[in-house]
Amino acid sequence: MMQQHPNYQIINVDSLTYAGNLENLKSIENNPNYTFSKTDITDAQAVDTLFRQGVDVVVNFAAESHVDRSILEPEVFVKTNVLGTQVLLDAAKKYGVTKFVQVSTDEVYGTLGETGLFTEETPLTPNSPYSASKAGGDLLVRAYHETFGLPINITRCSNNYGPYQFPEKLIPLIISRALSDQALPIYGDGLNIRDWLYVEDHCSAIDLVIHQGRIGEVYNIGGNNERTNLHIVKTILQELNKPEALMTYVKDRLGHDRRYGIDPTKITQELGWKPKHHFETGIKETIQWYLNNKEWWSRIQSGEYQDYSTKQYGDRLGDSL
Ligand SMILES: Cc1cn([C@H]2C[C@H](O)[C@@H](COP(=O)(O)OP(=O)(O)O[C@H]3O[C@H](C)C(=O)[C@H](O)[C@H]3O)O2)c(=O)[nH]c1=O
Repeated sequence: MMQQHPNYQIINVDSLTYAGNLENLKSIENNPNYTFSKTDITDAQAVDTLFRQGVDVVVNFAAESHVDRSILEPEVFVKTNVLGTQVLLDAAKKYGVTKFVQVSTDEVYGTLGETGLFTEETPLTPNSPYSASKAGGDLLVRAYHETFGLPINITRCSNNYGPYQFPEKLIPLIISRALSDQALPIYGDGLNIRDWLYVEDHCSAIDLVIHQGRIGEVYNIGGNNERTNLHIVKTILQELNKPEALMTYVKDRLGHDRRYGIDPTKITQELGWKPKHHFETGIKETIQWYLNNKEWWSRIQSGEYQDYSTKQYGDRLGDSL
């Protein structure tokens, strides 16, 4: 269980974070000491006002997180993920915090061939505007530790899945489109591999890093669940009893990373973390959550999402959501 700790600030700039981490962290811990702030981290004045009220630990979940959107509009990614991180770091330095945890991604390491795994020593070789902006943020966090002695940790996770994930991401996109019998966009040959991590396992790892992570260290967090995209899509179709004929191969994502895989030895050995969820049960629970919460994701799809969907899929599929 969570130890008591006063006045956490978990800062989130928008709803496009990793698979509902905020909601899950709140529900797992049910801890009134977590404060979730939706302060825009690119607004230095608003951030200053927030910190003046007293902030002890910062967990920076704030991110523009979707690779496809970063290909359409890189600028907003640099603003939030690089400049926003610098604004937060300056406030953390000015007011003093006991820890600054940067929630990052395995995508900063680039792509893997058929073998090998990302370790914390793997050089940063980001391939998309999204991952480049996350790498930029990570390097600033590291630099504030080296230069100013800011007490930091960086976590780098693999692909999250679970409740509350924004419907642009592969799993909720496929579930929601399959439910209305729409074509399911498979980029390229569908054989790209991702290492799927249930969001609660990601949150439990972050919780450990907040409390026990050695200052200045990076921790990789992975699910040991490498799957091809085709496997993911076919599993969802089987579970929903929908035909594979819905799968539609479309033009590949530009710069599409072939494979991600994380070696979580460091966090396992140093902090005793282990993922609790197996993919086979986690995906069933996730599908059930989306079946039970159609109102939540339909509301999102009816807003700005439609414009994005038309831009992203209009040419590829000849439709939008
Ligand atoms: C949306 C979509 C995706 N895909 C493929 C592309 C990828 O190979 C795979 C997963 O795509 P998604 O966009 O859900 O996730 P990634 O690009 O792997 O990145 C995600 O996991 C990392 C760790 C983060 O850091 C990102 O924030 C997070 O978005 O499915 C398709 O084939 N069709 C589609 O319509």
